[in-house]
Amino acid sequence: MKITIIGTGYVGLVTGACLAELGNDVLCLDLDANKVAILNNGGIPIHEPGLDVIVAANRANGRLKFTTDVAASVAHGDIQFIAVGTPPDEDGSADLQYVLAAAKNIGKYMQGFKVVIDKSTVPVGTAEKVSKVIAAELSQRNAKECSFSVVSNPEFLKEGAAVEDFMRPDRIVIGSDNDAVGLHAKALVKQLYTPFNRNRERTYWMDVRSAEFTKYAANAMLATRISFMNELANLADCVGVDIEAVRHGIGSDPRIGHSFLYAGCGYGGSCFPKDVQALERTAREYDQDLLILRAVESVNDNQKQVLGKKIIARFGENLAGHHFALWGLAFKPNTDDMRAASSRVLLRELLSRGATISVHDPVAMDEARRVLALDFADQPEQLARITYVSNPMDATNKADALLIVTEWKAYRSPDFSQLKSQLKNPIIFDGRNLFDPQDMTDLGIEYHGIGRSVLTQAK
Ligand SMILES: NC(=O)c1ccc[n+]([C@@H]2O[C@H](COP(=O)([O-])OP(=O)(O)OC[C@H]3O[C@@H](n4cnc5c(N)ncnc54)[C@H](O)[C@@H]3O)[C@@H](O)[C@H]2O)c1
Ligand SMILES: O=c1ccn([C@@H]2O[C@H](COP(=O)(O)OP(=O)(O)O[C@H]3O[C@H](CO)[C@@H](O)[C@H](O)[C@H]3O)[C@@H](O)[C@H]2O)c(=O)[nH]1
Repeated sequence: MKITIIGTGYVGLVTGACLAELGNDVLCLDLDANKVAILNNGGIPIHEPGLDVIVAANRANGRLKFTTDVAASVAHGDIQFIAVGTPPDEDGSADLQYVLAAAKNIGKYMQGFKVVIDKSTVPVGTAEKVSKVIAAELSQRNAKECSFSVVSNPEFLKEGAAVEDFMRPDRIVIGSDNDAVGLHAKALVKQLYTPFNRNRERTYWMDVRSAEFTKYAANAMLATRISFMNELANLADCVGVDIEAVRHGIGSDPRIGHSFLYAGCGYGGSCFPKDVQALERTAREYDQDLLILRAVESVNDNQKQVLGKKIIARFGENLAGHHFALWGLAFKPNTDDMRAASSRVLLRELLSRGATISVHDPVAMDEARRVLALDFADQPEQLARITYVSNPMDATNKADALLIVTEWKAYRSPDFSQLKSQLKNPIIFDGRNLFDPQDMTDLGIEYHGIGRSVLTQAK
């Protein structure tokens, strides 16, 4: 099938590459000329495991192309995927300017029939707005021969596992209308997703508004589980309970399950923080107050400060003269994405108190340099107290403590004797509970995890 993908970020590029891999003829549009140039020169603008291989293969076989030419991109695909960003507006609602600009371009240039698929995460009612924008453009052109249908097909991939998630989805949610053009669109979308349904049916058909809502419901549920566990972890620290034992104890109940129960130093990324906010904002428009989600958000804001609070409790309010090693900058492993990363909150706290910090991340260092330069644009003196090191062990040299923010695999089995000899004090603040507190105590390392202090205070 001929497919256009509008927006070549994490979702658009993965969608385009995976659909090309399945034999479709895909043209990806982005207005960011730099991104398109990187892609056309054989590069990949983001770090996503496995993506480079399928992009290269499908560029080579001619099924995957990249352009900044809007008219050509609209002409190309019978199916037009909208996969542009929906960042939070100032009031927390999803900013639809990029989605509506994409819709406007479709209306301006389309001929014949198009299926427009909203893959971006968008609030209930957005498909209707997209339809109105396209219809207005068509009516301005008096293009009576054109017709279209807007379908909602939210994306559930996780960064760091995006290709795998796209190729083997838990579910494909599709919201479509049942009028004549809607049914035509449905048939094309069904055909597009047929290869994903070979072993079992993964597609859930529903009305457009329910599909839009399902995306927010999924992220809100997952964020709720994390904040719930983080709140319990903080209580566990007070009452002498090991949150990891509790996680195993409750996760074994199939009604609860083991996934997404890890306490830590808060959730980040481009989705949970903004989608929880946007759903709360939708509720407010209808005079509803989502009490649970408000709490989820504020628990998470607090959780991003937990490591900083533990460090201050240990070393004092004034951290001038203290040096720390920080492992992990990205908001989670296997990505270079720094959006809403907990590391940014911790760095702000420690640098504002005078500390110096050596930081390491296996892939997010370039992105961190870019993002932190913006975060600390008004405090160049604080920014200058960050040192980037290419080997994690080098960061620990003469540091007062090691701080772990992202659970990269490469951090799971360090040489503890080298670590102890390099650190000024053998202390670890572990925001992702990578190590066993008892093992740390046996090694003579002072260990501060999240919700695990019973096991270290006992000694
Ligand atoms: N990142 C994820 O893991 C993920 C997962 C599921 C859903 N989503 C949702 O998918 C959407 C996209 O997220 P992302 O992380 O891929 O965003 P992103 O910021 O990585 O990429 C968006 C791209 O769209 C381009 N763009 C903006 N306006 C355009 C236009 N009018 N025409 C062409 N290109 C345009 C931008 O230049 C950018 O390259 C968001 O709504 C997000 O919430 C993201
Ligand atoms: O038990 C857990 C699981 C995750 N996290 C944190 O939660 C954040 C988000 O993690 P994850 O969900 O793995 O990454 P995302 O790539 O943001 O994916 C989420 O957001 C996407 C965008 O909407 C959705 O498509 C995915 O289904 C949804 O998992 C990260 O900071 C993790 O460290 C925890 O603290 N504890």
